[in-house]
Amino acid sequence: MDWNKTTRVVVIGAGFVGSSYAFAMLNQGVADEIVLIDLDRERAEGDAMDLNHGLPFTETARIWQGDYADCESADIVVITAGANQEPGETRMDLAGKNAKVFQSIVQQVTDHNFGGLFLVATNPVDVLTYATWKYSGFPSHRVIGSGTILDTARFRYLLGEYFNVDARNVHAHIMGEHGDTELPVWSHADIGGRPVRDYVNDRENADVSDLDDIFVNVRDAAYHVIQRKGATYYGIAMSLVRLTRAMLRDENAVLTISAYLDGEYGEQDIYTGVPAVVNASGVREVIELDLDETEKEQFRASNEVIRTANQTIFPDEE
Ligand SMILES: NC(=O)C1=CN([C@@H]2O[C@H](COP(=O)(O)OP(=O)(O)OC[C@H]3O[C@@H](n4cnc5c(N)ncnc54)[C@H](O)[C@@H]3O)[C@@H](O)[C@H]2O)C=CC1
Ligand SMILES: CC(=O)C(=O)O
Repeated sequence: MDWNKTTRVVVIGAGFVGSSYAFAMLNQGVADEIVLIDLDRERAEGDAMDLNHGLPFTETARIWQGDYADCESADIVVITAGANQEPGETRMDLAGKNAKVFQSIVQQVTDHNFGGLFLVATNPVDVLTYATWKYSGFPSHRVIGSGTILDTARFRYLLGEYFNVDARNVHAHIMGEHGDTELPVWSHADIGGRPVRDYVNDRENADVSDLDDIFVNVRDAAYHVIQRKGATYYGIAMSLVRLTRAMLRDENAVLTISAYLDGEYGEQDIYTGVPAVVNASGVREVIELDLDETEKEQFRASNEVIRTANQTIFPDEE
């Protein structure tokens, strides 16, 4: 790792998510250079101008509206391009149209000798991360999806609110599809080392039945936000910045992301939400939690939904 190297992140898709991510990244001083690419060049140019105007108040950085040639010396290419959900639409409903967008984007990135990591956020994220891996021909550790990092953050936030504990001290994961079939891993959820299922019984004003409501609120959070303001973007932007920092600073951070499984959890040939160690090489390793029987079945069922969607895009694959 060369700590003196200039770090560059290329963001493809400067819509709600891409521009919020660039803004959050700039404010946290995470990358030296941020390049914005969008079909709507004017929009990306306007965003770059707007963000540059804030530079006197933050860490030194360079930000510009660029093109695919800028990917050649990038450390990370983050893809946030494509359609988002209309109210009532599921993430999986976006698979067909966003896969077409990805085929063209990934081709243009690889045509420019990109040697870094792909980070995918566009929905359905597990399916499009798989598509990025397929289209790029990269080793799977260099292709990562945001997966359930945002759902896991929502889970920790809501548990923290419920128990009146700082969300950063709540350790819990949402696994599987970033979508309607995701699952809460209650068997490994703890607060200060105390299992949440026991902690809830320790407290007078808490009830174990509330835990189900908390999970349902996590699972349906995107629908609740989209119904109110049309799209979600700040939470995912901050999640992507956390992942970007783990990669650029070679942190070996444990984050819940969409990673490729090649035998882990008994699964093959799939990108799905799992805890993993993330560093400058991408996914260093997938962490295999000892799931209980219910969780195992929920994870298997969730992965079947992802696999079915993958097969609609790559019908010749097993
Ligand atoms: N993984 C996650 O947790 C989350 C994922 N998302 C997903 O992120 C994606 C983007 O959402 P928004 O930013 O709200 O949408 P948006 O419509 O605001 O932005 C999408 C941008 O992509 C650009 N674009 C489309 N095709 C392109 C191409 N071929 N090349 C370059 N740019 C292209 C559009 O011009 C537009 O600026 C959606 O799929 C959404 O569902 C959103 C929130 C959370
Ligand atoms: C839109 C989306 O995927 C989310 O907010 O979770």
